[in-house]
Amino acid sequence: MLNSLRSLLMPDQIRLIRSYLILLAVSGFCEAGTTLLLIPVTQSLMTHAYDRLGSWVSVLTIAVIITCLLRYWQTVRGMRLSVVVLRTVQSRLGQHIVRLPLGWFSGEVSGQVSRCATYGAMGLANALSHLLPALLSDIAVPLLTSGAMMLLDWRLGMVALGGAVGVLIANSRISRAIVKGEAPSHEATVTLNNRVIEFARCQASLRAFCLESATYAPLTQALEAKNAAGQSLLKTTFPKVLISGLSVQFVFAILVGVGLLLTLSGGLGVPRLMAFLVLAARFSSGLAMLGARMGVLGMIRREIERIAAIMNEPTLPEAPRRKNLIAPGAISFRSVDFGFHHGDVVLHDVTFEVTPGSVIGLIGPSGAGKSTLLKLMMRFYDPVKGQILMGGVDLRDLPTDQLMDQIALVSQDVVLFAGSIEDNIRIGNPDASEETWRHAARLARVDALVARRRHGWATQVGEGGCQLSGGERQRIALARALLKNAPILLLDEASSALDALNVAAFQDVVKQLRGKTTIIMITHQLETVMHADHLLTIEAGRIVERGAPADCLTSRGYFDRFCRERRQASGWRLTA
Ligand SMILES: Nc1ncnc2c1ncn2[C@@H]1O[C@H](COP(=O)(O)OP(=O)(O)OP(=O)(O)O)[C@@H](O)[C@H]1O
Repeated sequence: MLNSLRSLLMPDQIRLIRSYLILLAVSGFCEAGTTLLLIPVTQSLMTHAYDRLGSWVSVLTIAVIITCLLRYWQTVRGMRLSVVVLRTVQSRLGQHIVRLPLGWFSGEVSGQVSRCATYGAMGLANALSHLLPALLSDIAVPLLTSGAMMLLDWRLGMVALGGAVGVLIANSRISRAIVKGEAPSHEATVTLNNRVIEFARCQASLRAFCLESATYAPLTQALEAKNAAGQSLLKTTFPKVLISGLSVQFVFAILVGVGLLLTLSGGLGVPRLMAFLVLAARFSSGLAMLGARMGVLGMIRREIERIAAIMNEPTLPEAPRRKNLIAPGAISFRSVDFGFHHGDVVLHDVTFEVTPGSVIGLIGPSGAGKSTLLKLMMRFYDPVKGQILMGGVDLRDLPTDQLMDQIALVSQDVVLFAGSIEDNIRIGNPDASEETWRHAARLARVDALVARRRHGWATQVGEGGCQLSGGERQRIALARALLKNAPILLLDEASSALDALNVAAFQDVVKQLRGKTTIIMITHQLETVMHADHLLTIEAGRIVERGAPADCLTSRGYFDRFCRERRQASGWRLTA
């Protein structure tokens, strides 16, 4: 367990845990030792040795006070440690997740991550503050009581020790079986978490198709699978827990039987038998608790291993130092191949050069690989083959923060954060003056939408921007990107939800930035494409056309078809 913890915590926290464990052991043994003092007290009472009784009661009182103080100290340390550990595990998990390649997120990981960050991390924190103190006390009690029995009569001590070893071996097997049996239940819980997240996220689509929680099959199936896994876990664990409990009772019965036999045969006096019975009761209750807690500890260990497995996922290699960019705003793709999964190829041998300040239109049919190309520019993934350079430096040699300084993005799925319109724009550059961010907002025509709102710039956008229309969200995202004022602006269908007036404003922005900012824009709008200096047409992951829009028209390829289809659709006339 400590080994798995090492990958989650800082070295000084591991040292704190070690010293805490020593404190727990001392406290546990003190507590168990205090119980043992009941023997001389009982014996003094039984033999009417009242002079010794007073001394033993005094010793017992001091031991109780020391135990209480140790318990208090250990509780305070345990609570502090658990808070620190919880915070550390959650923040390290967060820091690690943001450095993982985006490909990792294409699996169903949200349920697993949320379970690890909440249930798993809380389980670990609770184990430190509650489980471990109880566990160490449960270890100390059978050990010390069997030792004391040994002092009373070696035969009783041997029976107790033998019984304890037998029960512990049985319990460790039971605990391993329970942990193994818990795996399907864990999988079912993660799947259910994923389905619940999906159900909450996709409410609009589900309602449009009249799918409520009762009729949404993936959710009901996940619920049924979770119930079945829970019941199966109960069925397999219940007999084991029963056997564990019965085995302790069996040892207790044998101890009592041997004690009585020894007394009847004259080998053990009645005062000693009374003391022994007190010890045997404490011994078996400690043993029973130890068995139960071993199972819980096994589960916590599995949770720690699950968190450690995420922490051990390899991150994209990160360059250590910022580099001097040879040509800020320039982009080069050199013979780039890329696929999301081993063996599939989404982009083939992609080669092109973008000069700083130029406007590039990226066109092609749906699924051709246009957005993937932008994702590679932002190094969400590394190419399988070839090289991508930004500002003349290989992306793999640029630290993430320097790369992100170079790029502003307006994606097709605009993400706004719960907060005001102003907050969402200022994310682009929190240090920008009021004049600067308002200027960016004006360029993106956010001022027009703000003028219609009662709370103006302070209007709340809601979670994910749900209180705004798609076009309004796009205008805020554009303002945010303009405020960033990065050398490269990536526009992934950034004007798809805009009306004609706002598309014209969007095109004005492109015109104003030409020559100052490199713009790579994916668009299906003919009017917007025509503002590009240079087009790259992608079909099935290959660049099949390149050149100025007017030149591409004459090649009678995809762009020609694209223009004719758009003209037919809108009656728009184009003269080349
Ligand atoms: N995360 C992913 N995992 C696996 N395959 C993916 C992933 N994202 C995209 N793809 C696949 O890669 C291919 C290219 O997708 P991409 O999003 O780049 O297309 P696109 O040209 O931008 O399409 P559109 O115009 O419809 O947005 C598609 O076949 C798509 O199914």
